[in-house]
Formats: sequence, structure tokens, C-alpha cells
Amino acid sequence: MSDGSDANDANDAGERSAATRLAVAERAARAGGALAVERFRRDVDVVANPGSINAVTRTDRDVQRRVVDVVRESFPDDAVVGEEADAGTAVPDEGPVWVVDPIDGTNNFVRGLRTWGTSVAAVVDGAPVAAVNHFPALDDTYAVGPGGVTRNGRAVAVRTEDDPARCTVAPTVWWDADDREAFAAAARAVVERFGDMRRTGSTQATLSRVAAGGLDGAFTDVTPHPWDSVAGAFAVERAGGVVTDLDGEDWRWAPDVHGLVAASEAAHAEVLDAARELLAVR
Ligand SMILES: O=P(O)(O)OC[C@H]1O[C@](O)(COP(=O)(O)O)[C@@H](O)[C@@H]1O
Ligand SMILES: [Mg+2]
Repeated sequence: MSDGSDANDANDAGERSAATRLAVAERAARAGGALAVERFRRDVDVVANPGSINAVTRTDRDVQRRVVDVVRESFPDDAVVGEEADAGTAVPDEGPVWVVDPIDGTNNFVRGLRTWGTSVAAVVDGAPVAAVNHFPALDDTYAVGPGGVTRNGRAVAVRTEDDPARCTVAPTVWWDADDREAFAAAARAVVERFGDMRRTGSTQATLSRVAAGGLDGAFTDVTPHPWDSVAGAFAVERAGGVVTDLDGEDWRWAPDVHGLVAASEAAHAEVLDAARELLAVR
């Protein structure tokens, strides 16, 4: 009869591997962020989609290369899903993959606003095991792993406020120009239900702030890109929050997942109700 030690050994090995991946994610995000912050407000070169929400800078591309180089030093054979070229765009259900957004919040980066960061998540068999969202111009680094969530090395957790009038919620991810009724409905749902609203220009920053209690919740009814959402959603969940789709089912990135509702446990039901108001305008 087993004394359970095999299962314990497997758990230990899993945690060790998550801890290794977390260390690599942090090294990679810091290396990428260091390159970006050197150029911030000095050398910002938009190379695609100037003036648009989808602007791309030379730095986005260079940072992704640097992040991937650091990951490959330790995990040369793992797949990469990333916002810029030479990477996949969908998270596979099997195997290890690194989900990379070199600069989440490129528009803020271009305009000299500080809320942008480098996001690196390690996913194994479809589930995140470690992630880092590094915001060098803010000096904030969120790390998510077996031990929970830290910001600059100190543990953080979601807020416990359950009075919507004292909650601040963010409609996030962005709605295209022909989708402004949904955007307006999202904003209306927030201002009519909650104390206040925020929009940061970076979904990873928004989700990181939910994880750390700076915001009570965030939601969208669109399917986010994995690089905009996986690390931050994992942070919210590991910080004690709840992350679902628009049907209230556990959220996991998939190409057809319907929306994202990430909130503290105390606020999630109300944030989900707000998000579901968007069903009426579709
Ligand atoms: O939280 P907000 O203000 O809706 O910001 C959302 C924007 O942030 C982003 O995460 C920015 O992503 P990129 O800068 O990597 O393109 C997008 O999802 C979206 O355009
Ligand atoms: Mg992004």
C-alpha cells in the first residue's frame, strides 16, 4: 500500500519546476523591461500602425527577442506564444509554452505614460504555473508562483470589500471602432453599479492591480489575446480572486472563450452581473 510519498514526490517536483519557471520568467521579464525602459521617453520608434491602438514600436520587437533569448537559455525547446513575430498566437492544450507580451500598454509607452510592462507566463498543459508582470517605469514587479503573488517581493492579495459603492472596477481589453455600443454599455454598467471606474491602457496592469487590491474587478466581453491576459488572470486567481468567463465558468484562455471577468471573491458576482449587461447589446 502506498504511503502517499509518490504523490508527495510528484507534488514537490511540480513545485520545483514551477519555481524554476518563475525564476526564468522573472529574469526574462526584467531583461526585456530593462531594454524598454532605456528607450522610454527617449527613443520611441513606431514601426507599424502609427496613431492606432495597435501601434507597434521597434522596441516591442526587440524586447520580445530579448525575452525569448533568456527563456531559451533554460528551456531551449519550449514553444513561445507572443504578440510580435516568430511566435504562436494560441496557447496549446498540451506541453510547455511561454506566453510573452514584450510591452503591454504600447500606447502608453508611445505617449510617455508609465503604465506599460513586460509580461511572461509559463504554461504547462494549458494551465499557468508561473508568471511575472514587470512594469519598469512604475518600479512594480508582480510575481505569481507556487507561493502566491508578490509585488516587489511582498505578498499581495485581492480586496475584501463587498459593498459595490466602495468598489472600483475597470472595463478592459478595448472594443473596436464598430463595437462602441458594447464599450459604452460596459462603462455604463460600471458607473451605475460601482463607486468608481478606471482604465489603465494595459490589461496586464489592470489585472495585476486587481490581484493586489488596487482595483476590485475588471471585465470584458471580448476574447482577449493570451499575452494580454494569461499572466494577470493567473495573478488574480492566485491572489484569492475569482476569474470566469461571461457564463461564470472558470476561465482558461481559449480562442473562443467568451469574455473575462476577474475580481475579488467579494466583488465577483456583481462584476459578473455588470459584464452580463453587455449580452443585451450583442
Ligand atoms: O485596460 P485598458 O485600458 O482597456 O487597456 C486595454 C489595452 O491594453 C492592452 O492590453 C494593450 O496591449 P498592447 O499594448 O500589448 O497592444 C490591450 O488589451 C488593450 O488595447
Ligand atoms: Mg498586450
